Amino acid sequence: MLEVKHLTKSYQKDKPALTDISFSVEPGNFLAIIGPSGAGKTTILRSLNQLIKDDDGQILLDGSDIRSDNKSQLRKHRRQIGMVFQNYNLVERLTVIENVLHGRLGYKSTLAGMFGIYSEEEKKEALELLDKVGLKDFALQRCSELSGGQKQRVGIARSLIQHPKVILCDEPIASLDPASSHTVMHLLKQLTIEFNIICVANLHQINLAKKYADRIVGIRQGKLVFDEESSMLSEEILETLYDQSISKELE
Ligand SMILES: Nc1ncnc2c1ncn2[C@@H]1O[C@H](COP(=O)(O)OP(=O)(O)OP(=O)(O)O)[C@@H](O)[C@H]1O
Repeated sequence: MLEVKHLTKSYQKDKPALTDISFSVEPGNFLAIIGPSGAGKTTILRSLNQLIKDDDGQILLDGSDIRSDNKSQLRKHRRQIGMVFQNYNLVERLTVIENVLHGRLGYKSTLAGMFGIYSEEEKKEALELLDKVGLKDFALQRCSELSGGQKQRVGIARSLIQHPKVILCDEPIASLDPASSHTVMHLLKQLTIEFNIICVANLHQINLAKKYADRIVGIRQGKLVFDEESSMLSEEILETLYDQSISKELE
């Protein structure tokens, strides 16, 4: 279980980016974080992976606070937290399967990682994961030859080969067309259930958050203003969250 308790962060004195944020997510659940630009969504995601140091609060992964980690504990926790990025973060000149295998780097010595030494078991698992994201036949193709939606599916397979407890997705569909966005969101939901992991995604696409996420957290000016099952997200709440009527988004 992932529990965020009273998370607080300021980048600048007297300008809080996050104030007293608390929520929790159970394995097998897909949580979407929504809110206007600058609300603090990315700051939450970066804190969850300790890419930035927050100021106060607790981030408990199965009861253990990752904020108090020493270096080796943090390395272990980072292996348990996969990342999916808006711009995929793939090595374009390498093949699809090589990119998936990069998800194993956190388990390797620097030397084995540098020389790209992977076991037969790891290669077999990479192929199985590519099959799950519908890209088995692309395994030996260069990533530069893929579409955006296909690249994001490689990114998802790369995060899963880490054997994560949590996947953090920072605007995973922001660069995709509508059809690919649905495919990626459907996959995230399905794999979250199949692998019994926690998926937390920052999203601007409210209609897709409502359709695919189990739960939605709404952030406004660094404060949590909504935390409910996604079906509870009403037009009134959206108006409060975004300060304007966006009913068209839900049509
Ligand atoms: N490195 C930084 N230094 C100073 N202020 C920052 C930094 N990163 C973010 N902020 C500020 O913190 C607040 C929250 O930013 P954050 O990027 O978390 O919002 P967001 O909800 O992810 O926005 P968007 O949807 O536009 O990506 C904003 O006021 C932003 O200007």
